[in-house]
Order: sequence, then C-alpha cells, then structure tokens
Amino acid sequence: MALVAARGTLLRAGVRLGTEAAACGRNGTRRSASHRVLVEPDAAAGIATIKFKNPPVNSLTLEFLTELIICLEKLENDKTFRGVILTSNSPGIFSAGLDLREMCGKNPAHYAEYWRAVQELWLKLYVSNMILVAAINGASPAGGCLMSLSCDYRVLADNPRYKVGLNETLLGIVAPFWFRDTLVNTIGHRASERALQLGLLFPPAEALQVGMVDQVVPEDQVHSTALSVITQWLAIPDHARQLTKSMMRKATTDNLIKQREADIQNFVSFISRDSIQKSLQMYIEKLKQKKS
Ligand SMILES: CC/C=C\C/C=C\CCCC/C=C/C(=O)SCCNC(=O)CCNC(=O)[C@H](O)C(C)(C)COP(=O)(O)OP(=O)(O)OC[C@H]1O[C@@H](n2cnc3c(N)ncnc32)[C@H](O)[C@@H]1OP(=O)(O)O
Repeated sequence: MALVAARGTLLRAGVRLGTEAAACGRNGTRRSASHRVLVEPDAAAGIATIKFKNPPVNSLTLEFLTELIICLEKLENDKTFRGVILTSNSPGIFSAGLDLREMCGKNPAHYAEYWRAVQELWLKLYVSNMILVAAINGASPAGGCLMSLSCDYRVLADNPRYKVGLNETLLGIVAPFWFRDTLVNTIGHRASERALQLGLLFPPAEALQVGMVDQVVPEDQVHSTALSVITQWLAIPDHARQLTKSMMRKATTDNLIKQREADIQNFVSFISRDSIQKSLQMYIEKLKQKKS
C-alpha cells in the first residue's frame, strides 16, 4: 500500500516508472533515469551503491524520498543484490535531513503524505534483508543521521565539518519515538537521552567514541572501507544474518507499524501548530543569514 502511495507521488511528480525502474538495473553500468538517486550496480559482487543526488543538500523532499523508497524496494526484490552502500553524490553533505520546506506552510494532507513517506523510508531501511552500509561523506544532521543509523554499519569521513546527530531540539521540534528508538538501539539510553535533549551534532572523533558511527577513516577511503566491510558481512550466510537482524530490530519497527496512523496524526497536529511553524521559519531564515 505504501509503495502504491509512493508511486502515486512519483507519477504526480512526473516521473515515469518505466524509466525510473531502469535506475536500478543490474548490468554494471550506471543508470540514472531516476533524477535524485544514482545507482551503481556491481552484479558480480552482489553490491549496489546508492548515491544521493538531490542538490543543494540532499534534503529529504517528498520526491527524493519516493525515489529512494522505490529504488530500495527494487533492490530488495532483486536477489542479485545482497548489499548496498548508501552515500552522497556530493561529498561535503551526506544529507541535511528532512526537507524543512516540506514541513512549512503546507496543508495537513501534504504533511500526512510527507510523514508517511518518511516512515516508509525508515521501515525499508531498518529491516532490510540486505546488508546496508552508510558511507558518510559529509554532514549528516537529523533525518540524514537517521538514515545512517538505520544501516548495519557506518563509516564516517574524518573531517571536522562532517557532524552527525539528531539535532531536532535545536529547531524547536521533537524527534519522534522511532527516531529515539533507533538511536537508543545504537548508542544506549543514557547517551541518547543527552544527545537528544541537547540536539548534539558530533564531529567524527566524538561520533566514534559515543558509537554513532563504527569507523572514522580519511575522506578518500570512505567508499573503499564501506566496500571491504560489506565484503566481510557478505561472507555470513544470508538466512542466518537476516533472521538475526530481524530478531534484533523487528520489535522496533513493529512498534511504529502498530501505531502508524496515530503517529501521522501526531506529526500533522504538531507540525501545524503556529509556534512550530514559526520556529521552523526562523530556522530557515537563520540558514539563509548564515550565508550573507
Ligand atoms: C510530539 C512529537 C510528534 C511527532 C513528531 C513531530 C515533529 C517532527 C519531527 C521531525 C523530525 C525532523 C527531522 C529533520 O531532519 S529536520 C531537518 C534538520 N536539518 C538540519 O538542521 C540541517 C540544516 N542545514 C544545515 O545545517 C546546513 O545546511 C548543512 C546541511 C550543514 C549544509 O551547510 P552548507 O553547505 O553551508 O549549506 P547551506 O546551509 O548554505 O544550505 C544551502 C541551501 O540548502 C537549504 N537547506 C539546508 N538544509 C535544509 C533542509 N533540511 N531542508 C531544506 N532546505 C535546506 C538552505 O536553506 C540553503 O537554501 P538557500 O535557498 O538559502 O540556498
């Protein structure tokens, strides 16, 4: 049902499914009919690299989310691919997280559609049967960080500008329970409590120390490290690894699935509040002023 909704969004956005499907082809050449998601398949290795290409900052617009969801679903259903590397096509920014403009000045129906797509991406990532490795080659706040936390392994480029974390409180908004759960499952309760309340964005050394990432490597080694990690993980029999992953993660996704509609309603009513709209507008303004 979510895929049908996602396809509806894509069609409204003018993306032709026939050509979009080609973006996830398997014949070893880059196919980029999808505008915002580049897929570099290596069928022989069973690995695909997904590169985010949604300038300027890979923020999760509804169209970008929809393309990502469809792409992941196609890879998931294609038994050729057992592992996926998620990275940015624009080194410097992995993803700026949820698109602020999707959450500002729109109507409740839009907010509901948007939030359903955010939920869907997380569900697809968190319990994917594939091995997912995030090659974090740029800044990765909030929803960008959530994407990497939803992978099985995170490699971060060693650059002090590449901070990662769930900084929602700095925007005057609140990370929902399933963002929290994903963080708690990764770094533990106490560290999450501090990180979430303070909206901490961790530079590489601190991110490694607290467990937000598994490895910090020189910038030019992020992709090769992700590849060698995935190769190690591929040596584990799929059925055993997948059942183990499910055992570790399914309760967390089930928790959202059972209250998915209520979570959408919560989001819509929270984000529609005047005070929240004002906070978001001020934050967008601050980002603009930073430039001048
Ligand atoms: C009770 C609870 C119930 C329910 C839930 C309720 C609440 C909702 C929870 C929602 C969870 C939210 C998750 C999120 O992901 S929110 C988004 C958080 N993201 C950020 O804070 C990142 C902001 N951006 C930055 O810090 C910098 O842009 C970044 C990424 C470090 C890059 O810096 P730089 O290279 O210098 O680029 P600029 O800052 O100049 O930005 C260029 C351009 O992009 C625009 N932009 C940046 N980030 C976003 C974004 N997230 N969305 C949309 N647009 C973005 C920026 O404004 C500039 O635009 P311009 O037009 O000026 O060129």
